[in-house]
Amino acid sequence: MNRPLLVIDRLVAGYGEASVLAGISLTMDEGRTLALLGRNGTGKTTLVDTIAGLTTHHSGSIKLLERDITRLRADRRVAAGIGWVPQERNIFKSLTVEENLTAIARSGPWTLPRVFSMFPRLEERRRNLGSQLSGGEQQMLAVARALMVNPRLLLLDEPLEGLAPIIVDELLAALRQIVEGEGMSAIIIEQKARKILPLTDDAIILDRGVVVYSGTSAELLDNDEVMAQHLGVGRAATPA
Ligand SMILES: Nc1ncnc2c1ncn2[C@@H]1O[C@H](COP(=O)(O)OP(=O)(O)OP(=O)(O)O)[C@@H](O)[C@H]1O
Repeated sequence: MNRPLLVIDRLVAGYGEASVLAGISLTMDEGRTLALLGRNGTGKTTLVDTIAGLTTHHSGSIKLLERDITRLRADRRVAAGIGWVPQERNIFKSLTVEENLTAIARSGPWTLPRVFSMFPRLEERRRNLGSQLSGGEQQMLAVARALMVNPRLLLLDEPLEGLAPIIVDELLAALRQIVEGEGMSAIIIEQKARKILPLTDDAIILDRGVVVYSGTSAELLDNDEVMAQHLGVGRAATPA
């Protein structure tokens, strides 16, 4: 399980001529999960969107399973193994839950019955339109839909954002099952570091488009100084 899944080398990217990512290098092995942390506007979404192929590439490279995907179009990156769950979810509002899931499905171990067993709520709502779902159900659908493309790497941009606490717990339990039980590799952006670090193996912190911390999630959880300096998070006794 230890071959490199994702290798990013000195990546500079942004929007048009503006660079947001100012030289990012990171390596992620298969089966690992990475928490992508940092204050607002530090480049987290830009990094995930750049891996998904949605920004302007300036220099550096991105390799997935040793294949250089730096210049591939976004749809080809999906075929190459990138599953992307954007911050705004982007579900098809006028399609049913089931249609959302089958519309972009690719063959592989993740099938409709399997995602329904992971998200029983979605099975109950399978004939409802996307527009009829609650925010939590929409987020579950966005994650389930990304699984249906049978990715090698799942990119999740603030999946817990704006959800009620009970739904956050339900989604966290499903994510734990996906990454720990099923061995899915994932990069997860999250504002609340203490919520996500117990779920992930490794963590990086971005500041102004560069990596300012990289280590295991357990080490970071124990490092009050780094948490305070780069994330504005108080000591362990204070919930993040
Ligand atoms: N579409 C865009 N066009 C131009 N600049 C953008 C665009 N999207 C983001 N930016 C800029 O890129 C920088 C990084 O934004 P990004 O969304 O990647 O940060 P973030 O760490 O994900 O923050 P947040 O937690 O607020 O989502 C910001 O300065 C932002 O203004």
